[in-house]
Amino acid sequence: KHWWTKSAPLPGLPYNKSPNPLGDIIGLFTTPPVDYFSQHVLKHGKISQVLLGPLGRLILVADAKEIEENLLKQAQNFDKAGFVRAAFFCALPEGTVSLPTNEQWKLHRRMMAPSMSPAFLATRMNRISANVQKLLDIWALKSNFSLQSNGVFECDDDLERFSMDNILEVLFGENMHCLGSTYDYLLGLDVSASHTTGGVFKIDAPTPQTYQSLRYFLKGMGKALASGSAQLVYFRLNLTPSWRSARRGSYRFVAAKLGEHQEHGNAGPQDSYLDRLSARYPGGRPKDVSPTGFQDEILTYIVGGADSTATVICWMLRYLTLHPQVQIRLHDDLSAAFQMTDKFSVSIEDLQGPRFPYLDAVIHETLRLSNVSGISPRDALRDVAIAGVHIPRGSKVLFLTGHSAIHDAPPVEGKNDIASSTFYPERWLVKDPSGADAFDLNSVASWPFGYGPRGCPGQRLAFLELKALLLAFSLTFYLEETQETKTSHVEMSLNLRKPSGVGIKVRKWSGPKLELQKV
Ligand code: HEM
Repeated sequence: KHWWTKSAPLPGLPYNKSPNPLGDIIGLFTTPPVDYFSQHVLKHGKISQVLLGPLGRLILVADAKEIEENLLKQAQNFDKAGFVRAAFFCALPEGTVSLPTNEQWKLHRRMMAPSMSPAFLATRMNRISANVQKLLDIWALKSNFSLQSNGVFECDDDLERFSMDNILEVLFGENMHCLGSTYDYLLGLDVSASHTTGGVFKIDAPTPQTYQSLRYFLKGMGKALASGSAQLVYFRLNLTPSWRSARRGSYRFVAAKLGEHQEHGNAGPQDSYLDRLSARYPGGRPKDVSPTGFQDEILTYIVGGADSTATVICWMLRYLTLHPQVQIRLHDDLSAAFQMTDKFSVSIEDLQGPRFPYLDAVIHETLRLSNVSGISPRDALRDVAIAGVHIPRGSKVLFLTGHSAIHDAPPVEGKNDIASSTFYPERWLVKDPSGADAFDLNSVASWPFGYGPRGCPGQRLAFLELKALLLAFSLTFYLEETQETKTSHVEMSLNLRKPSGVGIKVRKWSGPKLELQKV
């Protein structure tokens, strides 16, 4: 079909009527896409279309029933959208995100599954706990060093380093010392010098060269994804020595890790995903996966696991700052259920069981409202009907999981004043037979990790990181609101919806009596 037939509005679906031949493109340049689409749905209803001039049209679906039906039950009618796969293809051609839903993709997903099994992740919990402890130690130091900024310090970088260290622990059984190098740097910091920018304590702690390469590599992919024209972005990136060097550095790092592992085999220093794989397959990987496919997949997990988790934690800290009563209840509940020690350690059984209902509620409410990655983009592989509307084969369909979870949450019983868009963790709680609060996952239809076969394979690890951190954090610190921590501006960072410039101010809880005390 010609581009003008693909760009013409589809009969039966509402859209913005604009004399501008670029249609909604202008709006998408000025507003984060996920928010632009939300406004569109509020104006035109749960199934509508966005016109992008010569770039075609996007069908928006924000109806919970249709999302479930099409992403899961009718998943065979769709594939992961070509424009998303293209954004990763030029960098990681054989990684899961770039592959269509074919036999190779299935093989890759099966190969990576042991990295997320509960039995394996249980062995990683001591390392994740140690990273949580290191992060809290860093924040205690920063709090003490940030007197000039009234105790407010930047935490974005620390969170990126935290999630990077965790994913490396899982894959390789050791981390890159990202948090460790921040901690060491802080210990040697000249505190008499000023480290305040815009009223916030900020430092630029050195990191290993490989970490910088991985971040630059990731940034390039984010640019390609946001651009709508991945090939053009990669053409330009490939001309720059910094991108080429970042890509080379990232690949070398992974190749070196795989090489080291092959040399040591199972006699390596730690239990890791690579060890599990070696135990399962002679040669360390399934024979139908090529060496480059294996490398791409490992890098895909590093890329997928780093910023997504860090961004959700940024939102979590923001919501807690704005809702002191949630912090107080969380601290109270957790103090009664868990003993915090100087060396934090928590097991997977503790985190996955029903022991901390309010903690689960806060995490699910954060994931629901933050809408970090609330779109599942698909291409229709055949003619389909969505809510009775004919959608032709080849259409780009965006399932707006985030919008639906925010706007269609059921009313909270006995609390008519609580809007669906309000941060209210209690909406996830029900009474158990003894009358105590229990967490109920079915309280709200929310799919922060996407849905169906192309949903996120890393969600189990993400939950463990979020829960472990929130548990230790809430027992240690209280977040205080100040002028500098009030910012409510949202930015798109690597295509994730993120609160911009998160500064935090922490105070230490003195004990179960909930008195606050300076660190
Ligand atoms: C809180 C953190 C995270 C969030 C909110 C998140 C969210 C998502 C979403 C929404 C998708 C797309 C789903 C769809 O299209 O239906 C996705 C895909 C993916 N995620 Fe995550 N994710 C997180 C953490 C992780 C982690 C820790 C890893 C790796 C260890 C990971 C690896 C991936 C990969 C490889 C894909 C592509 C799957 C495919 O195309 O088959 N993610 N994630």
